[in-house]
Amino acid sequence: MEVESLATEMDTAVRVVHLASSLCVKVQEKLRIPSSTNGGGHIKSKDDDSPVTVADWGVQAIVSWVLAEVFGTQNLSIVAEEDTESLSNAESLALLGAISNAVNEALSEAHKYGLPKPDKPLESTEILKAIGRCNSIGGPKGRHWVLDPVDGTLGFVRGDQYAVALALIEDGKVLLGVLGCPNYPVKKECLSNGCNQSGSVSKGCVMYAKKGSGQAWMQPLLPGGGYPESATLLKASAVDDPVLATVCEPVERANSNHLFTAGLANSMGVRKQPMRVYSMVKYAAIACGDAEVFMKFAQSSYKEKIWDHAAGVVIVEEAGGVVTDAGGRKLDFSKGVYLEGLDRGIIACSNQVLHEKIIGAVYASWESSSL
Ligand SMILES: Nc1ncnc2c1ncn2[C@@H]1O[C@H](COP(=O)(O)O)[C@@H](OP(=O)(O)O)[C@H]1O
Ligand SMILES: [Mg+2]
Repeated sequence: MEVESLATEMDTAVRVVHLASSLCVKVQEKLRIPSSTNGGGHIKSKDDDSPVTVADWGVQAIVSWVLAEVFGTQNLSIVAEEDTESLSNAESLALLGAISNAVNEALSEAHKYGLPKPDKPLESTEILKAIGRCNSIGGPKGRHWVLDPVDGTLGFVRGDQYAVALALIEDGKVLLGVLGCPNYPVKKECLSNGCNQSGSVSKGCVMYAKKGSGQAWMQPLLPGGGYPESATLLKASAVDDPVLATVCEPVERANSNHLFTAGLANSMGVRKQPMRVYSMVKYAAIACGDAEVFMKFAQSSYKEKIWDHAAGVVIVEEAGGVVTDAGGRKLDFSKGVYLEGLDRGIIACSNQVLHEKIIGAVYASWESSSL
């Protein structure tokens, strides 16, 4: 499929994910100061008891603000995870203050990333407006930005892996994907001349890809902030022998059935222990060749959301990998907020050969499972 250039969209998305990642790094550092059990008022619980932090709202605010500055608000559709409901009551004033500080601190550096910056610090009302604007529900027609401001919030609050994920969907197809992975360990060689050696490691990267380009790219997160000059081409692993394959899956057993995936891996000859990682960083690991398989089998009552997969899927595919549901069908991003019609689970592989083996193993083992 020929995709129009989308140069401004891609450039803006990559730059704003760099800026958003820098906000997350600062907030995560603050959460490590044990001033109170809720990270000094920076963490709240959602209705489903999952955490949400200053970084979730802060990232959503700056991405929304920058997209509106660059593309205008008319016809701007953003589907994103957070809303403003729990920020609008009197008890949330301190939280809103902390979000405003984080957002304005980040935006004051926007020029270092080649992005527009506000003339003066944004008021709380403007920040709430930016967050609240991301209430689109997507759908089969038109252009929709899809944002998970902090994917893997549990990993984030635990000082572990998380991702900032931004994608652009048009007429139900994911055209662009950008993943900020501020804690991802990147081998230094990978940032300059290919990924085949082992050596020293630097922390943090942004990965991105455009559908149909056959290329996925990685940039380092610069520790002092700012936009890096260079990018490195990513290549998913060519390993197609399950004995040598690394399988990754969610850390939380509530999010994926570890027993089922262990049985599946065993039945196809996988020998290594699974790599358990929070967030869409699992897609990043496949795209850069650090792992071969990502499997997620949630409870059947759980409906996967588009922002948890869109960016990762296009990056893995353009790096040479394959992503489908457990029936071997492509994920459907055209039905709104949820991946409707998903067959049992999600399987991302670094290559077609491994993918076919896993789909075969799913068919063979499904009958005996109790999912
Ligand atoms: N019961 C459940 N089953 C499967 N996935 C769930 C879930 N509850 C939450 N999730 C999703 O799993 C994501 C985290 O992925 P992982 O488990 O791979 O780290 C969460 O993203 P957020 O952290 O952005 O809310 C959330 O969207
Ligand atoms: Mg998420």
